[in-house]
Amino acid sequence: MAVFSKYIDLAMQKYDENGLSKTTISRVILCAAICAYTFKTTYPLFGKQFVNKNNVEDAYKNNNRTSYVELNDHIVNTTEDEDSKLTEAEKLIIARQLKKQSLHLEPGLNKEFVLQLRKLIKIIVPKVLCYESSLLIVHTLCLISRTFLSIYVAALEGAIVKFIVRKDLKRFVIVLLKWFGIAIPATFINSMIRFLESKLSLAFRTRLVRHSYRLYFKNQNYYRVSNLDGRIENADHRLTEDIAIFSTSVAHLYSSVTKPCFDLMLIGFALMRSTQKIKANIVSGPTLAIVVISLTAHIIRVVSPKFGQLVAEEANRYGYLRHIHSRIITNSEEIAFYGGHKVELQQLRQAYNRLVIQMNNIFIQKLWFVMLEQFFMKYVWSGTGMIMVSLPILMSGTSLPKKDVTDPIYKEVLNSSVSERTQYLTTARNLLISAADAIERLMSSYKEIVALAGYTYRVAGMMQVFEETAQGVYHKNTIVEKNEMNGVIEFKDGKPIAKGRIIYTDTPNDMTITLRAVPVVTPNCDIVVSSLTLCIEQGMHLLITGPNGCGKSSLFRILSGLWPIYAGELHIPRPVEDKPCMFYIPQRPYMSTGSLCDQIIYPDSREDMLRKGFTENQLRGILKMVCLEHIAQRDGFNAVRDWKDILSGGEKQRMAIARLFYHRPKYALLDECTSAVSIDVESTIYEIAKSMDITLLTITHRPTLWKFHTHVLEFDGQGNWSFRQMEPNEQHLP
Ligand SMILES: Nc1ncnc2c1ncn2[C@@H]1O[C@H](COP(=O)(O)OP(=O)(O)OP(=O)(O)O)[C@@H](O)[C@H]1O
Repeated sequence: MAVFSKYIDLAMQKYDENGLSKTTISRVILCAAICAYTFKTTYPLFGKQFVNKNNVEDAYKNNNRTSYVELNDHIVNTTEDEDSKLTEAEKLIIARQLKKQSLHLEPGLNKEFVLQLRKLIKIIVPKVLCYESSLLIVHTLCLISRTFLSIYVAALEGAIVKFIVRKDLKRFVIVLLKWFGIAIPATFINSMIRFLESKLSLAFRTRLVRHSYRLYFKNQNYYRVSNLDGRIENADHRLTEDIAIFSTSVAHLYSSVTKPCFDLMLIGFALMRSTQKIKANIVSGPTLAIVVISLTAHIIRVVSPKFGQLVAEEANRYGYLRHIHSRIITNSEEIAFYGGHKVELQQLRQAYNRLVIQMNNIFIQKLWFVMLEQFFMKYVWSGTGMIMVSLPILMSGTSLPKKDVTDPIYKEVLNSSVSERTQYLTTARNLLISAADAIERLMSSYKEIVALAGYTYRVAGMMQVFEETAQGVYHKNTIVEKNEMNGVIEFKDGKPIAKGRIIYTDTPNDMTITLRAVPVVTPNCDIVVSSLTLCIEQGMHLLITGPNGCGKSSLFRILSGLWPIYAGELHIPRPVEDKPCMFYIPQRPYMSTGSLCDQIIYPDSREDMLRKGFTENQLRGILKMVCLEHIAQRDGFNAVRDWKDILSGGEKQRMAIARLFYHRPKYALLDECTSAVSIDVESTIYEIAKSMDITLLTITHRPTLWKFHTHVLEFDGQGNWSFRQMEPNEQHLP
């Protein structure tokens, strides 16, 4: 270390001899370090933007998947860090985003934003006279009062200075007391403004949440949005975070736009009055202010980054990160068994890194923007303010003729004139500070409006998707019009049209289910079976078999109305409240939150159960049928447990069968729902179900179940099928 400092001293001496001082060298080093750091922080952004922009444009031009994949490969190659390499899933998301961008669906301050915001405002303030509008009125009154108070306080401060200059103690004390007195209502109004803003935000949020929950649960939308439509990645994030941020942002914007407007209006009048008082020109100051402010505002608007798009993308990435977290929580056991923590950790890291990249991007864009903004607001405007305040004094016509300063009358007039000018200067300065603050808030509101455009796009977009999916209108990017459709599906504007019809039969005695030339088509428009025709009557126990992926479960999805029907007709009995016609039981049964009783009666509520006249004893009888009475003895009917984890796989399946016995539908759609149940219990269950007059539609690979059925529907996995009555020897297979 000592050797090193010796070398430095020697070098310094040499430089000193050449006329370069230590201070100059330190300055040069410091400047170089700052430049290097700035370059390091900003270069990757510009470099990346340049690469992305060029490649994205190419990808748009070619408009094919390979170019998107190549683009993503390029991004992967340019990123050195192992963690920030994009996974296949993320590539798919980027490709979708690119496609969305090419459809001009970017958020921004445009007509689309105004229309979307108008639609959302109609939801959050539904009537002229409602809770939200009354909150708005009180809030507005508070904002106006706050402005009057600010002007009054500015005037008082002017008067205080005036009496100090005049050395008038008595008046000074009176005005000071007034000043303290006004502090109480002023602070209360300030606190009230914040309180009302929070109340408004919560009220808006509640309206939006209620509206979107209603839509989300309309016509099985919660299923359709994630399975049949590809526009919303994480509906949960939009329903929670985005709605909350949107509501807060709207409520905050209301006060941050209206208050500065009132401030500017009233402060303008007050300034004019005080300028008039000293008989100065009232036009020059405001004209100068208007010119400077309009010019700077225009520059700020032109150079402002697209914060709307940036925050929308940030919310997207945040949503994806949360989605991965919730997936890990849901499948923790499976991941732990597989030892899949490495893969999951990597995916989490990648999702987080993408979020960090986006946030850094926003920070860097803000760095330059805030710098420019501060320069205009703190320096350009302050300078203009100084000129504005001094102009009336410098150019006023009240200057006194030069006389003998020992003349007492002249001295008094001179003193009074100086104190008046000081009062004007203090009041005007305070008012100008308030006005500058108001304009600064108005300018920052612009940023907030642009960010609001991003959230409006996400919330309004979500509502639109919910409305469309409820009506059966889906958009999935992976769907392409294929030649091999053979006229099974008709396309319009690149989207498949669900031309099939569901006809509900109202005749009480006719419980037949009929499919006439109905194709089985996946949400990706892959045709699994081109045309299916069959008629299922009550008492006709149907066994459905075939290889994996041949369309067995898809048939149930069509019968339950989850998948659209692209052609043909489906006749089913109209569902009646309290008496379901069809009841579906999947292989992995769903356990709801609640007590044991809630599990058995799901999806009924306790009230429904009581209305139907069910007692705990009857529920115990049902549990006995499925050999689960020990659960009732162990936990009772009312203890709330995490049933998903407490029950074993076979117990969960038996619990699902208990639901079937509770609801006693006409038809049971059993999708390998007893695969984990022992064969003897399974046989008992099937016998009980038949004795309850429930018609069974069973998907199974177990030969032991054949004997409980009368008909068989067999798929061959190539799109062909056969429907026939079972031979007696088939029914008696071991
Ligand atoms: N949500 C979906 N989106 C796109 N394709 C799907 C979807 N669900 C199923 N498919 C596809 O539809 C085809 C039929 O699936 P289905 O679930 O009906 O098979 P399955 O006959 O019940 O098979 P398994 O015996 O394995 O349960 C499969 O090729 C599957 O990949």
